[in-house]
Amino acid sequence: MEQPGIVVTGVSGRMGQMLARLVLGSDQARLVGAVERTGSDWIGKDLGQAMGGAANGVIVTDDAVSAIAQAQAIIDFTTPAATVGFAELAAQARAVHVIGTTGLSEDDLAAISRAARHAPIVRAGNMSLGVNLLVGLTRKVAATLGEDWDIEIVEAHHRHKVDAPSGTALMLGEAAAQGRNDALENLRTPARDGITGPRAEGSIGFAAIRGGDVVGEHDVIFCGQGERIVLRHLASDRAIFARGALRAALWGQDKGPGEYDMMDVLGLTS
Ligand SMILES: NC(=O)C1=CN([C@@H]2O[C@H](COP(=O)(O)OP(=O)(O)OC[C@H]3O[C@@H](n4cnc5c(N)ncnc54)[C@H](O)[C@@H]3O)[C@@H](O)[C@H]2O)C=CC1
Ligand SMILES: O=C(O)C1=N[C@H](C(=O)O)C[C@H](O)C1
Repeated sequence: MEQPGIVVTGVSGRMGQMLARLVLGSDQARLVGAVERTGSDWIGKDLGQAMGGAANGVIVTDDAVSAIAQAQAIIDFTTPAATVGFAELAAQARAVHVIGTTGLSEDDLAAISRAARHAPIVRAGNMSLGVNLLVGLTRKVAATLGEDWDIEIVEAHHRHKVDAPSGTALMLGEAAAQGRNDALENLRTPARDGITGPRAEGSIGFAAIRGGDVVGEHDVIFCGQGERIVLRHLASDRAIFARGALRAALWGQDKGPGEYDMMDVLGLTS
């Protein structure tokens, strides 16, 4: 079978460049398109040269319709507005849409669900193996410990990150809430500031740190009386996310329309 053709969107971004390099070096997929936003100074340039290397013949474009029309999968780590548009294009092309973008609103998620009626969409706030294992552990520990154990989620990211809590922190919060047989929206306490009053029993608290070049760090803290359990994931290389995303694009090739996540891809669904 011919290797699936992949389009990377947001190709000049931190994740976009990581993904482009990974797909170009893969013997399981071909890079057939590199998409950037209109106005980017990468448009019209050879991708290899734009990334500081030798020319590779892939020309960066803002014509996402034409790029996606010839692809079997699109790997998309961009912005919420861009991702909603790409979901419609991927649905029209019946291409697998791998979404790493975080900070999606309820309306964005509804639009993505509509697109998934026509093609497979794999979406996860974190595509790494380690975090997806941590999600399962978090659910299990939350289910094992009583509500007298307070749950706090603390995350740290680089200074350029625009959304908080991170997509990963929300995944971990949802897992903790599931462990307590409740929905995160009922338990979520956002970052504290000012006279907050005492902690609400059974709530799940979130805190975010932003600075420097931190790739991504997440702690799920279970605070008991006289003891504390900390489940921690430290990312030191964005390649972990890119590898997960390419794996998802390949996995999705024989899947029908619908919404999937990395637990499905990794076979970790409980
Ligand atoms: N799910 C996961 O495992 C991970 C998710 N992310 C998420 O991926 C997203 C991107 O992160 P970074 O690469 O660090 O950001 P970045 O800002 O470096 O890259 C985003 C790129 O998207 C481009 N873009 C924006 N609008 C576009 C459009 N309409 N068409 C084409 N390209 C467009 C930008 O020009 C930029 O190059 C964020 O939401 C981040 O939270 C990041 C790492 C891992
Ligand atoms: O913006 C990032 O960089 C990251 N975003 C994802 C998130 O919001 O959790 C995943 C990873 O932590 C890096």
